[in-house]
Amino acid sequence: MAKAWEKVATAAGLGGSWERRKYPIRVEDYELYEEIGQGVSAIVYRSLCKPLDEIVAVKVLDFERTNSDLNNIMREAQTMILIDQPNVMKAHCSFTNNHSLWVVMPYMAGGSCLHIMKSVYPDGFEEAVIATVLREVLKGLEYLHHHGHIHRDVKAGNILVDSRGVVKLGDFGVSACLFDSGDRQRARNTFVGTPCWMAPEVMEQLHGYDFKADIWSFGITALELAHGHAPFSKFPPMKVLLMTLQNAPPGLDYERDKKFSRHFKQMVAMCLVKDPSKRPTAKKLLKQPFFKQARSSDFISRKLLEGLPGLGARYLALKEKDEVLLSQKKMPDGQKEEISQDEYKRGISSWNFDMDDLKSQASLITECDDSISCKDSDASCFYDLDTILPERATGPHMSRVFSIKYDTDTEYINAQDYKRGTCKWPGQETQLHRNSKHQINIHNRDKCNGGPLQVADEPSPEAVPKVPKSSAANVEDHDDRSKPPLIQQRGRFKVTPGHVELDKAHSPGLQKSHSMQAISHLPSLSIPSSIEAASTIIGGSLYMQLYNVLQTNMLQREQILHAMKQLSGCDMAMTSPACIAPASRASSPSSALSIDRSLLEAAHEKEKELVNEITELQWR
Ligand SMILES: Nc1ncnc2c1ncn2[C@@H]1O[C@H](COP(=O)(O)OP(=O)(O)OP(=O)(O)O)[C@@H](O)[C@H]1O
Repeated sequence: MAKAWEKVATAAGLGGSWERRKYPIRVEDYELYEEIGQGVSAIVYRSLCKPLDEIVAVKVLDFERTNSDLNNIMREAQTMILIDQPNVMKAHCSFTNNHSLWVVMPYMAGGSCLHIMKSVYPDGFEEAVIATVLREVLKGLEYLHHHGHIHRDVKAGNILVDSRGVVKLGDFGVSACLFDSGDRQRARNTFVGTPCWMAPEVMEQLHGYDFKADIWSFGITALELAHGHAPFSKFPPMKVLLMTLQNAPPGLDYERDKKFSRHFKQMVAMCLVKDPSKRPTAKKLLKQPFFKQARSSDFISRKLLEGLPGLGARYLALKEKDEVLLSQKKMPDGQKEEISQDEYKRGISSWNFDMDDLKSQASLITECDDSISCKDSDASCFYDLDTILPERATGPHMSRVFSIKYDTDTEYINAQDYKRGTCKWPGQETQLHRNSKHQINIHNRDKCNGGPLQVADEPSPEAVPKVPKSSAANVEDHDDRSKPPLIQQRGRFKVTPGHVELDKAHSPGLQKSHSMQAISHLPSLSIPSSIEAASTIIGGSLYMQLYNVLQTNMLQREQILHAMKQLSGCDMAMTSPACIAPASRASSPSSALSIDRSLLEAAHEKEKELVNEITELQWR
């Protein structure tokens, strides 16, 4: 059995020189045993490196299954080979075999933290274990960031544990190099990662992102290890994006997460700040008091690995469980998340997000003035204003989604989650129910002052001047049915205020004071560009828009007429035939007023007719 060693020089800025074993680069030198993991484009096998008589992990990447550029994949593999830090997974070697790339790595017998949680700790790890695991991950991140790399996929599924309890950050499948130019530099403006763990700036694709994106994912991973699942993990990808962009950042809750220390909560809150520049570096985070409780790798091995079945057997058992659940379509809450994760995994390479669409949908979500955060993915949300640290309190506000109708046939919105019922928000009670196959209405009876309506063509909530509290409150004080509907039909979602009932909304009983408040919030009449969109809108919304525009016109006209009546001061002059003659019009202001008034009245009558016609059409 030949054991070869070679000296490797510094390269790619990833560290010093070191001595290492020389791993063979021929397929026949490896024997693949059982499957121990699967990713988007790769299957990982426990394997034997025959010449070295060493158990290794071989990741087989199928070129045909990846969307990535081949050169990039090869470079990633090369980067992995050059890694020289105990907490980052290195590759021993890599080589191609037909349509696949084989990456040979150290075998991590404990598997990933996600696997361990799924098998034994479905509700997450204890704090000392989390601190130990996360400290090691941070050391790995510090090394990568220091050498100009962004990992871009930090999550429990990529934190691997070996038989001695050593923790390594794995999966360089999507990592990017900050110092590169050209293609890879541009890659930083691409949409890469897994939605639940993805930083808002990565989703936004506005200004690119840097290594701070990893710090956000690190914070989400901390929550994942604490609860057994990442926040929002039960929701479909688009909703995760929407929630991440619009909601306050998730965090540990003082009430629900009583078992965790203040230091842990603070550390998570520091990572999950929407403004990347306010997130600490990995180096700074390592100094947080939370990590003082971190222990040795022996502790991890004792706590997590003792009594665990072999990785292959665990992996198989989990896979079978998933398959059975999928085939039965019986998915208890915890399992839905797993399936959802699989969707996410597949999604990394296959989703095609329309961010403009997403942002326009996001802009329709109303803000509240209270800075509070939705702490979990569950339909029932927990809030505790005391838990919000000053830094977080300045972040984006809590949002209310009114009604989201998914146009796809995808069932995995899991309306069951919503069916469960009532979600308590401070100062409001939100009724969630399902009124058709894919439509979920969220009825808000809240006291938020963010303004009940937003104009359909608003660019973003920030760009819109806020409705003064008093006027917003006035509008809120009145009957909801009189509010013009908020309608937007673009892309996948259709968003309408859930509480608008079309039949009642047609009631022409608008109060004047009402209308004057409402005018400034009226949506501009946007005619859909496509026939498909038009037909959907004509299913109710366009009528509503027309109706409201006309109603507003009528009310304004009524007020103008009233004012004119007062100005003219004499009804007599208005009935005088002389006033109608053009010659006398110029010389008599009161007669001019009377002509204008009669024209206005005629228009008023015409509008009334139109309103009746619209109502009739709507009812047909
Ligand atoms: N060296 C290793 N030892 C043991 N298990 C491993 C090793 N490398 C990966 N695995 C297991 O295989 C799974 C998939 O591997 P990996 O994450 O590298 O693939 P991927 O296609 O890049 O996945 P994704 O991008 O979806 O995270 C991991 O979640 C882990 O459970």
